[in-house]
Amino acid sequence: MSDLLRVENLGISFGGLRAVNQVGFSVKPGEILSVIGPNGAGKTTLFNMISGIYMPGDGRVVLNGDDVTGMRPDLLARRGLSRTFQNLQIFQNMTVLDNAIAGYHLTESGSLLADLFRLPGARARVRAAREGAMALLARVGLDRAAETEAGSLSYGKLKRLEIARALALDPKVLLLDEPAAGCNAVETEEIDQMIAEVARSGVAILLVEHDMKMVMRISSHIVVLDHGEKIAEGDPATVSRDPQVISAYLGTEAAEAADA
Ligand SMILES: Nc1ncnc2c1ncn2[C@@H]1O[C@H](COP(=O)(O)OP(=O)(O)OP(=O)(O)O)[C@@H](O)[C@H]1O
Repeated sequence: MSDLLRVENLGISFGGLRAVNQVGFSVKPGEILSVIGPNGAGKTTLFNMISGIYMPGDGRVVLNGDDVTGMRPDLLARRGLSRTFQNLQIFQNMTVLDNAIAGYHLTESGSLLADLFRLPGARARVRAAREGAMALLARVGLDRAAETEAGSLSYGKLKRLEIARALALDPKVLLLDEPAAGCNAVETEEIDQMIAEVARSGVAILLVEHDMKMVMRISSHIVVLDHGEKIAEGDPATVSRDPQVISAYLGTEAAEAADA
């Protein structure tokens, strides 16, 4: 199967700091690739380059065979690459359903204006977005909370809502930045299962996550960064036993998680 996302020799500097240097990897449909590494290793910077927030200093991002290096996030989203952020980007005082509907507005140019002026087709589009949003909420187990104000949801449910919104654009590639951060063990497992289900539907998933048990459980493939460099790559069992990875980052915790 061909790569959905290929990252080639990606690099960026901030002043004198080489935050990411010559990093490359690829992800196929249905794969979950996790990027791990100590604080400041360059994981979020790498995500920001792939998702069009930072223009890479060097290298290329290839999405479905097309060079999309430095393309704006909204255009990338239309081409099938969506992301979530480390910090929740939920509208706390809107309902869960309206938050999910907000995910659709990127795909329909001019739809907000059309809705305001009640242009022909607007009502049908609003109805379609509503139905789509309800289906998404069912997919992440939040359909019964559709009319609840988002601010009153548990943290784990907010994280799931954020993933639902990223799925509104029907992405081929989904970037998840710390989807389990701040979640308890039960919430983390729920998110785990959801991510695995999304991958099974053929989406290529790129994950940054500090929860090593989760990473070892769900990743098909792991890339390890340290000081902006890729120091290892492979399946969870291989990476967790790599001496360089253990001394840079993992200690014995990951090896134990991989054995569990
Ligand atoms: N906009 C920026 N300007 C200057 N330096 C930056 C910027 N963004 C990131 N950095 C620096 O680049 C390096 C990599 O940071 P990054 O946030 O990508 O690491 P990370 O692996 O995501 O860390 P964490 O696990 O703590 O989220 C750090 O030294 C950071 O201080």
